[in-house]
Amino acid sequence: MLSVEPTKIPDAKVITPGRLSDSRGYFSEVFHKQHFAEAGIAADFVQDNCSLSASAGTVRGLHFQAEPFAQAKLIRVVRGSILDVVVDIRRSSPTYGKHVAVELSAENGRQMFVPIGFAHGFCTLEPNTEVHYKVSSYYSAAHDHGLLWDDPALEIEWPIEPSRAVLSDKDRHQPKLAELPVYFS
Ligand SMILES: Cc1cn([C@H]2C[C@H](O)[C@@H](COP(=O)(O)OP(=O)(O)O[C@H]3O[C@@H](C)C(=O)[C@@H](O)[C@H]3O)O2)c(=O)[nH]c1=O
Repeated sequence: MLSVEPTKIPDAKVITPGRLSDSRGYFSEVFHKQHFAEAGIAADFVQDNCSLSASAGTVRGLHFQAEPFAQAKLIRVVRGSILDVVVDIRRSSPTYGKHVAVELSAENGRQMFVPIGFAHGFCTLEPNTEVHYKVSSYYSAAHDHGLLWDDPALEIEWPIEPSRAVLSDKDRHQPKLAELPVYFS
């Protein structure tokens, strides 16, 4: 059993797999290729990633890989919680530059499907938050790109003041939307 919540950007989807509870706890099929495909999430995932962020207020992103290594992603949280954000960077999309922001947590079991053509990032809401995700193309450092997380043009309401965010050096210096070359037409 799988529930799919619509978002204001139709290709970006929030999925919640069902949980079967008993006296021990619960069991959940967190990925089922056929059921996810039936729910409109058809991607051939080839790599699973895991990141641990020690502090609340850690921001990773906004990231994407260019073709031919462009990635769809399926994001979930196994410990703690995040505000997960996807930004449409498909230049001819009616929702170009728009975003969807959703709280994902170990407790709520929600997953974000990030389609190809979107930049993705998150802010951790708790210490020691562990994020697991599947990607549909292998990592390629040469094709790895970013978009500035707090670019005002994106109008993202991050749950942290910019000066207090824990960031990589790379993410402090990403280009703004207006400076981004066309990676996805
Ligand atoms: C993403 C990635 C990184 N790495 C390496 C590169 C670097 O040495 C180290 C840390 O990489 P980063 O700083 O890019 O890690 P991080 O900032 O966690 O990057 C991730 O952010 C989230 C928001 C995403 O959407 C992911 O696709 C990915 O871009 O891990 C891999 O070996 N394989 C991978 O697939």
